[in-house]
Amino acid sequence: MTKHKMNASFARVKEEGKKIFTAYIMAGDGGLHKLKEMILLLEDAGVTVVELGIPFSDPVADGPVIQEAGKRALAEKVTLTSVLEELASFKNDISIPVVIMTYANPVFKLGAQTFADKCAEAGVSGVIIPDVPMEEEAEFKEPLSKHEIALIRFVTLTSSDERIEETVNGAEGFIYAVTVNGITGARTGFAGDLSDHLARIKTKSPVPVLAGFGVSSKEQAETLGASCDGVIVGSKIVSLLHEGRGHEIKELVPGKVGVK
Ligand SMILES: O=P(O)(O)OC[C@@H](O)[C@@H](O)c1c[nH]c2ccccc12
Repeated sequence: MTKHKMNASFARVKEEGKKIFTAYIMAGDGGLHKLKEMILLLEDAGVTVVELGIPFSDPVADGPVIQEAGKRALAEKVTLTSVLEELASFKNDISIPVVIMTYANPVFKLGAQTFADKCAEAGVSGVIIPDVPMEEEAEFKEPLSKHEIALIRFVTLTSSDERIEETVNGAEGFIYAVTVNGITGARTGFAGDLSDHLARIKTKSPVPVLAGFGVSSKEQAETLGASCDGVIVGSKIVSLLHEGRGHEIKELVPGKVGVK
């Protein structure tokens, strides 16, 4: 398990001449008993990594689609602990690496050490905590490092070159390159210089660079993926699953680079 499992998946994708495709889902949307089935569906669709969101009452970076999914999951009484325990119960039945995405508050409540231990028991490869800046990551990172679980860092459009260097230096798992200024959710277009920005991060980063926020089609995934190592798709996947259209997810995943 651990981050090595995720790194092995990244290496495989590269060997196959493809780009990394990370799918975000909200744990417990539709009930926690659906989680295994949802993850297996993503695995079958050709997704490389699952980013598993934990519902939270005050999701400051989430757009409307993910906020609604979070409300549905909270109504099912889903918590960080119940998600990690559910994941632990079927970890041997899934082969796709899982990254947990949670705000800092639920981790504080549980305690950073207990959180890391439970992630390890659940076979988690990485953790994303969007409201913890790099300067404050140490107390989360240390217990996770002991279990060889990656703590993922963000680069934003407004990051200076100096900031990018600091961020990629010692980065683990992958770099989450945010493609827009704002919250999550589908967008129709991106800034004209986004490809240059992604390519610049990629030349500096020792780990794969994945572009996320506003990616909702295979074409966008291909275009952005051409300048980095792949993409992260959230709101579109959450909507398809909620509408019972999970079988369409595979249509979002690009095939071999250059082959349509
Ligand atoms: O939904 P989008 O626009 O496809 O973006 C991915 C995003 O949803 C997912 O990675 C995510 C969900 N909540 C977050 C909070 C912060 C950063 C990232 C996220």
